[in-house]
Amino acid sequence: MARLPEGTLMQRAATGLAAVCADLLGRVYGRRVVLLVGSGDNGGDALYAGERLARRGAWVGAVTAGARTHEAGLRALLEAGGRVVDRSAIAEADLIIDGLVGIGASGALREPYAGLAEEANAARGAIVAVDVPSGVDASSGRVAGAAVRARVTVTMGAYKTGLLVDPGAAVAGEVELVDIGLGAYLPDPDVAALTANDVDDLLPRPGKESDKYRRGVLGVAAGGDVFTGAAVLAVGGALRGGAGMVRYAGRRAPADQVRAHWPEAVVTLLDEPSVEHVGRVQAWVLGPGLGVDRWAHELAASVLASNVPVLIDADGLTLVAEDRGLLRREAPVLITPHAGELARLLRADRDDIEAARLDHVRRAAAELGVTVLLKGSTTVVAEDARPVRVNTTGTSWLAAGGTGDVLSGVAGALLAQGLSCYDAASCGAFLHGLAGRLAADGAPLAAADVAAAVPAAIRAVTSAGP
Ligand SMILES: NC(=O)C1=CN([C@@H]2O[C@H](COP(=O)(O)OP(=O)(O)OC[C@H]3O[C@@H](n4cnc5c(N)ncnc54)[C@H](OP(=O)(O)O)[C@@H]3O)[C@@H](O)[C@H]2O)[C@@H](O)CC1
Ligand SMILES: Nc1ncnc2c1ncn2[C@@H]1O[C@H](COP(=O)(O)OP(=O)(O)O)[C@@H](O)[C@H]1O
Ligand SMILES: [K+]
Repeated sequence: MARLPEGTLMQRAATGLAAVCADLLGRVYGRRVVLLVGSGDNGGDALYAGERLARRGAWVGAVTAGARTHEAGLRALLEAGGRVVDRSAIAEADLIIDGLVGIGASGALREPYAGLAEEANAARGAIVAVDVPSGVDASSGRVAGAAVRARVTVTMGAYKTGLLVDPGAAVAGEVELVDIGLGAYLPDPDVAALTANDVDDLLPRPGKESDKYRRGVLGVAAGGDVFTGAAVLAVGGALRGGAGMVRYAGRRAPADQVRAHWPEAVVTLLDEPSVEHVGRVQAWVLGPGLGVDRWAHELAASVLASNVPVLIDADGLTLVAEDRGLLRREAPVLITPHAGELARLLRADRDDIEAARLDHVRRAAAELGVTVLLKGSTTVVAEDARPVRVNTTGTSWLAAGGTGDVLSGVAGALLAQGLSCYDAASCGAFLHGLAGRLAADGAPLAAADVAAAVPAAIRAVTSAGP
């Protein structure tokens, strides 16, 4: 890497940081800005940003937390008219800049850092975090104790994983990236996020030569006597997700419901738990509402004996957790568990999975040899030897019964249209999350609304433009 004059990166970081703070303040002159300054370069960034705000007429006070303080940064702040203050200033601040720790932190925040983080959270001023909110592990999103809850996080050079994955993402607020000129020197990321343009590029679209079979036929083996709705929702997601045709195969009660809701679907009533005579499909969705009795187990075995990709969800995952041998097949498998289902599959603890979603989704992909989409407040997709894809769309209104069934239909339809498990899962999650936002629009949604909004989500990524 060509050498830059010492401190150049920090000066660029501070300039970007000060600009975001000035925007947030509206007027800088006369406003009270408090800097929380740790012992490393994260504190240095905060001090130099404080210098810039002081030169524009802000009252800037630095609360120093460590045994050391970035010397040149402190000198610059003092020369610009800033001062060192005690922690009582936090409560009165219009804006608090969190420069306690950044990527150099290890473990839970120690005192006095932890207490300062809590005081900042309780104060009325907006918090801008430098690089990552202090208390969030930048590489994983883990929060092991107290953490700053930021209005905005100004991150330097590259998005840190911890800003994309909960619980870190939940306390990062809006994330603003400052380009400090590292560009090509950044290492290959081990996480990635699809943009609307990426999804637009990946989505299959019918051409002149297309017919319903060539576009991709999805088989759906879902629903039972108890959960008939899961079959209806999965088929609905599949139809809206662009399958050329959907073949539903199942028992009487769900089959009747699917027929009634979706005249477009081709329904095969199964007398026996076998899909041998259902007709050709390019992919299967297996599991939503299927039940876990012997009949369901045999049907799962029959679907998994096919030579096309299979998406396994819900009861299908319970069956596989009890009989992992079902996963031994040549054709690709995509599983779509929530944390509880993954806990059963990995024989792990649900809370541990929630606390470290990335570690567990990677572990599941490696251990089970399948593509894994882990659902929840942050949806992540893992496949061996690929970066984990973190989904950036979605809304907490999606935490409603049946929305997962719709997701399996949408992602299944993308599989049937020829996308790989990795792309089908991540594009499916993106569109499902966007459809959830469009359907909710700030108010409760029902799962069927999400399926209905998928075409609008596809139109939105198409018109997002490069
Ligand atoms: N890299 C780059 O190119 C650029 C980097 N830049 C900036 O530098 C930041 C990284 O700076 P950094 O490496 O100095 O580490 P940093 O995050 O300030 O913290 C380390 C200090 O914190 C302490 N400490 C650690 N854990 C702790 C805990 N749990 N609880 C309490 N204290 C704890 C520990 O103190 P010690 O234990 O040694 O006393 C250590 O000295 C980066 O995030 C970005 O903002 C930009 O300027 C642009 C270019
Ligand atoms: N807090 C949340 N924020 C955003 N999305 C969520 C949240 N909770 C759940 N979801 C999403 O809602 C869907 C729920 O799926 P699932 O748990 O399978 O429910 P169900 O089995 O009732 O369909 C998933 O797509 C998941 O990612
Ligand atoms: K910080």
